[in-house]
Amino acid sequence: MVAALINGKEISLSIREELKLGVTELKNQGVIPGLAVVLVGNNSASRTYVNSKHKACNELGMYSEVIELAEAVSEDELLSVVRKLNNDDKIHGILVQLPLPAHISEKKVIETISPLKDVDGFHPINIGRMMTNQDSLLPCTPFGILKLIEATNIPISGKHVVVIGRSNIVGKPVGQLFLNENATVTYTHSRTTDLKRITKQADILIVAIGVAKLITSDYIKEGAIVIDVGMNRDENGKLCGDVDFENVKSVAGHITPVPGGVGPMTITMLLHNTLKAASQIENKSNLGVKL
Ligand SMILES: Nc1nc(=O)c2c([nH]1)NC[C@@H]1CN(c3ccc(C(=O)N[C@@H](CCC(=O)O)C(=O)O)cc3)C=[N+]21
Repeated sequence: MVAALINGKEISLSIREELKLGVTELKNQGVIPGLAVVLVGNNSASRTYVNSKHKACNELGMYSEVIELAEAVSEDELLSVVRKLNNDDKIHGILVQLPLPAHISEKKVIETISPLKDVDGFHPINIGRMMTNQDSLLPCTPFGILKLIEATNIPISGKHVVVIGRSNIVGKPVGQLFLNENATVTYTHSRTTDLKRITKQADILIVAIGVAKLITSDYIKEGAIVIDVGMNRDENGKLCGDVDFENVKSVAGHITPVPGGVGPMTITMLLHNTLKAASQIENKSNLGVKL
């Protein structure tokens, strides 16, 4: 068997076309959805991501602002920037790029963002709403993964989803999201014993570890859907995932590439969340697009 490719770039584009209609509709009602991205310090990878978010916003006709702060900015200064954005009527979504320098508490920053403008879906209120199956702003990467699997038309209900990784921004919320879709979910992580025994039972395997090409075909059940959240550089400096793509594609049923898989979907769901936040904040819930 050779796995079918789940093309995140293409799926992203078709979702963005749909979002464009929602943006137009809001504009006709006098609202321009606005996103603020806060970048602290001079990490070049972070800058690349922030630029693609900015560009994607503009392509959709949204307003977007990038606020750059020095690496040495104090926690208080950053918190006051966030509070100002909370009160800025042009801004419906706030994203503070992570990781932050060690002298700043990410927890404090996230908890200062208004839950209404929390387009990352990281605020404890939004996490709690997701856990209790209430409507909320969903974390972008998990939400994007859900959309990638929906695009295969394979039903999720009753499937065994195995997640490798337990971060607050990917592993934990993605398991919760699939539980909400009636999957049976197993979490595994760096202390899991006999990882392969568990991953081999996965109908859907979601890999978010951060180690280049760790997952080979001997971890995979024949025909499984394999979602690669990894963003690493290989020995030649080339972007690669946590999954050894060439090796796994002969066993999996469906597989996401890196680049062109989960990454573009993360940005697309950020755009989705910004549109949703704008329509909720402005009380315009009758958008033609289902959010
Ligand atoms: N508050 C916050 N929210 C985030 O959502 C967030 C963050 N902090 N910090 C960093 C991570 C990383 N992240 C990516 C988004 C898109 C791609 C992406 O589009 N990747 C392209 C390749 C890009 C390239 O060529 O370098 C792809 O996979 O095809 C990657 C990584 C969002 N993050």
